[in-house]
Amino acid sequence: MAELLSQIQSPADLHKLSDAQLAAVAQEIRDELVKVLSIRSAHFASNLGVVELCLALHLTYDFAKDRLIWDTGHQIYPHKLITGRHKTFRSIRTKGGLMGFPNPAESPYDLFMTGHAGSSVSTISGLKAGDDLLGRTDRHAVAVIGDGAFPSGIVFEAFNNIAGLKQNALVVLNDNEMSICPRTGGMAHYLDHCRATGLYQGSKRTLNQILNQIPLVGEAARTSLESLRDGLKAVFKNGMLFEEMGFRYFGPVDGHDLAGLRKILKLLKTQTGPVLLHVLTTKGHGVPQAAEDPVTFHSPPVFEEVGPERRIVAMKKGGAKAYTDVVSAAIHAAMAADPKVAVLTAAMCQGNKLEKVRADYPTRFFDTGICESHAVAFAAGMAKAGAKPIVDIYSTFLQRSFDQIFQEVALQNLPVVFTLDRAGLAGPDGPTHHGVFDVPYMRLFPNMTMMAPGDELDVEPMLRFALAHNGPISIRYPKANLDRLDRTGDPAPIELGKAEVIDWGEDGCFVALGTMTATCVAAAKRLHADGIHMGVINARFVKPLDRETILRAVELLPLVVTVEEGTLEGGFGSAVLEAANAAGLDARNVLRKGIPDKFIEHGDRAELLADIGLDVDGLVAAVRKYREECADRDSLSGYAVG
Ligand SMILES: Cc1ncc(C[n+]2csc(CCOP(=O)(O)OP(=O)(O)O)c2C)c(N)n1
Ligand SMILES: CC(=O)[C@@H](O)[C@H](O)COP(=O)(O)O
Ligand SMILES: [Mg+2]
Repeated sequence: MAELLSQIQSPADLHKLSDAQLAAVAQEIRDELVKVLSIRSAHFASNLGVVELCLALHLTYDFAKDRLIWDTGHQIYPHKLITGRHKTFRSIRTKGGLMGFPNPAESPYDLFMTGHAGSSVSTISGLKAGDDLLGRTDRHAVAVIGDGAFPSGIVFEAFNNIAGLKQNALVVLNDNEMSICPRTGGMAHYLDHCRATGLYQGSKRTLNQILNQIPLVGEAARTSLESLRDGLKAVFKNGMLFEEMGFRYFGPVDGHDLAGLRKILKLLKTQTGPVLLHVLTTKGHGVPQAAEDPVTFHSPPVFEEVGPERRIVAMKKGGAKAYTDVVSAAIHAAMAADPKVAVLTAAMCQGNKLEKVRADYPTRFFDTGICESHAVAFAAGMAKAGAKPIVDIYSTFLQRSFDQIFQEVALQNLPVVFTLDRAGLAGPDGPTHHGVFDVPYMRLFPNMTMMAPGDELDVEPMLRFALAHNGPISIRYPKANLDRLDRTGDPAPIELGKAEVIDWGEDGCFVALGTMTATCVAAAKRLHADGIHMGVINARFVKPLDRETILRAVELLPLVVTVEEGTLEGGFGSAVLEAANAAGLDARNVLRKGIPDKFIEHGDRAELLADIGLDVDGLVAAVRKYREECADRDSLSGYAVG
């Protein structure tokens, strides 16, 4: 059969295809996913699982007009492939290429740029309300949400609202029994129960078996679907939880049976009021290894060899050790040493490399699910009870807990430790995942102490320090391989609000936050070769700042360059300027390097850092430029400014 996928310019083209051709398209989509993974790491198993669901939705609705939101958005690949992006698909997750998440700049079929889980039901509700207000009552609104994202508190806020408003909205629950790791909690049990009891009363038939007896088109289809609709509620006893809230629950249905899905969606399109369709899929469907091990295949390494029938013969081996590795090892060691220490993850056990902690200390390991705000309030409760909780979380996802950090933790001055992973540019995941705002949003709050390790040797002592500290405290580190600073002697011990001076230089000084220290050391070395002597300070603390050391540099040196892998707006450099101002210093010799006030695109982390001058070349160039400009100004006015 000729290749079909490449001929699909828009979802309208799907309507020209027979059932057999649509089945072939589904296979071609899976083949394309395997091809992309043979070039670079990307989200995989979730995409394999939604192929038929994606086709069925686009065959039932017209999303050029109707509204569709894929919750989180990591399962958007099949949707991209059939909405005019097949030709550019292999550029996905590269700089300048397609984004690995929905992106309205790429296509009108992507309504919101997302990557954080849980908001889809709220946004379709808002879209529906806005459309109704503006007289666009002809538009259907559909959210597709996974069972991992489903227990997020915001989903229930949206359900409550939609049911109250009696909105015509369809929520498709894609239940594949997995988050990134196996899903946890009471909702998981409830969905398992629905799965187990999804049989037509009095017989052993599933909803799909009934649907499959109904033709897809024609008068017979219409009358059968109508009678089925009337009968369904009486015969399926599932989903009472949602029914009692005001949603009509349908399912569970087989999410890989394209014909069955099309029939039920056709039926649901005629429903009024809020509807929940419970769809069962297999994460990794179509690649047996991915279906067997969806954790590894959520976002696997590059496939080096693929055999017949999409059998993955070899994958790229793991690379160098990363900060996440030493942090998780330090957490493990702290838990071994002190039975009061506990760790919390919001569904990121794998990303945070906490599997060994989970296995060895199951009673002190808490996976709250994708519920970051709950996790922080939960940690506050644990701390109040006398335990020592570590909230191990990605910087970007902690944004969801802003108010709990304020009220439950900082305001109570409770000893909660935050280990902020992926604090910096996250690379190919892009703007939704870059962890570049935590410095400003954490430093706002009184009582908060904030640290960042200058290299791998700082990590374990910092965690020990944090666990002994009597108040909220955070440690931020990026998604990066480990650095080891070239010190003369051992690292200085961690002391509250004390920076570590790596080197002094009479021409100026880099004051580096976290892993930017190694980049600054390399830049200083390069400048030294040109006779420019720049020192390097490993700041270690954002709050409290080492005023004594840093302000001495501001006072005495011709140039101080603050360097951080975080936004410049209210960031570490701003903290230095504020401190200098409070001390009455003229801080025009302070140059701030960090993330500019714009959203940074997706791409390779090193490439993105270089683009904004946060690499060795960029820092060297910044120092040279500053010195040249000062020299020019000196000759004009005799006055050097920053
Ligand atoms: C707020 C937030 N927290 C955590 C994540 C990380 N994350 C991305 S996908 C995912 C699992 C989602 O599970 P599910 O919704 O069931 O989708 P599936 O991968 O099973 O298709 C998690 C935890 C995120 N994207 N957003
Ligand atoms: C979709 C999502 O949010 C996660 O899958 C995320 O992409 C994981 O990032 P890491 O690969 O850095 O763990
Ligand atoms: Mg899932």
